[in-house]
Amino acid sequence: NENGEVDAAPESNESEYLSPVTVGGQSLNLDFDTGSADFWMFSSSMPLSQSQGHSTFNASKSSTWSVYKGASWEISYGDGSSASGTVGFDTVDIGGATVTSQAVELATGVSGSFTSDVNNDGLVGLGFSSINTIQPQQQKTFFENIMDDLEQPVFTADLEDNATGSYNFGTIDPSEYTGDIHFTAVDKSNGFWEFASDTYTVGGNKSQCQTCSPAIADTGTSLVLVDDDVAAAYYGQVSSAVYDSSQGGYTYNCTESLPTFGIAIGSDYTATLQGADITFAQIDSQTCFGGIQGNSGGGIQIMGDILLKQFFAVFDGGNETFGVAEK
Ligand SMILES: CN(C)c1ccc(C(=O)NN)cc1
Repeated sequence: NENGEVDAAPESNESEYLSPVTVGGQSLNLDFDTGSADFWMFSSSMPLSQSQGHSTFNASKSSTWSVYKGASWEISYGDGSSASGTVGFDTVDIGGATVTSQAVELATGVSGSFTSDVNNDGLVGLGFSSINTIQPQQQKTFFENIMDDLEQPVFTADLEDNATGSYNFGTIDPSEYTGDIHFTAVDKSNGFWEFASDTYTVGGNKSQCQTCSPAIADTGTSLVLVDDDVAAAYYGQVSSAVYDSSQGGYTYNCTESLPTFGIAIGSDYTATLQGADITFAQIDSQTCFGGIQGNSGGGIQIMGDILLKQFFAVFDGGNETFGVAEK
């Protein structure tokens, strides 16, 4: 089999997790992203003004690279960032799991937030290839390419709070979790690991959702973005909380003890966050920015790293389910 395991190292402000990937013999630190399906890297054919500080992939130095003539890609993410460029095929090794002809996208241009995020050399899309942006023909993700060669058609994410975790391809390591894994069916029709989430809890009190947007498990998003009525209900229980449009979200006094927040993962499990695990950042001597925020009516609820790092997550491409376990 082709199993593989790599570290997932949190970036300084825990806004993302980076993992070492070898492409055509060159190693870069990439952001594994279950919320998108493009595998792209900073490349030597970018303006230096944009790649300054990043590791870049140099196709001319790879003996196994082949160009996908006439192909291109262009992607934009939920936070407004974007990237675009050219396409080829190369050998990709992630902790021993190897795909010999992975479609690899080379950036010729990226937006400012990618340039300034100097530890991030690109993304490994682990969503479904129906949202891959390569033209004229969409290409499969690393996981789709390797899935049938794995011991089990799964990958797992053990993201940690202020510590290095791991991504595992092909096995569910029992040492990485406790108790049961609570699975729910995934609807992949929008290209995401998407599932229903119809209830939530604040301070242990359960509420039925109003908007009830489906949720996605997104390792590439830092925060938990819930329907706006859910965010309002949560921060309504935090006495100093205000919606600060200059910060782009709810802030509160860092001295507050926050209530727990629970979100349904399918119909029979609620993933509960402790109040102490909900703050995302301290923005000044007294003010904190919440890790739970509204989705601005976006129509999907995004379960990002603030939640995922408190659990062991299983992405099962065989029976198309998503599961979480405590750890
Ligand atoms: C600017 N960077 C590093 C980003 C990385 C990932 C994403 C994202 O929405 N992933 N689902 C956005 C931006």
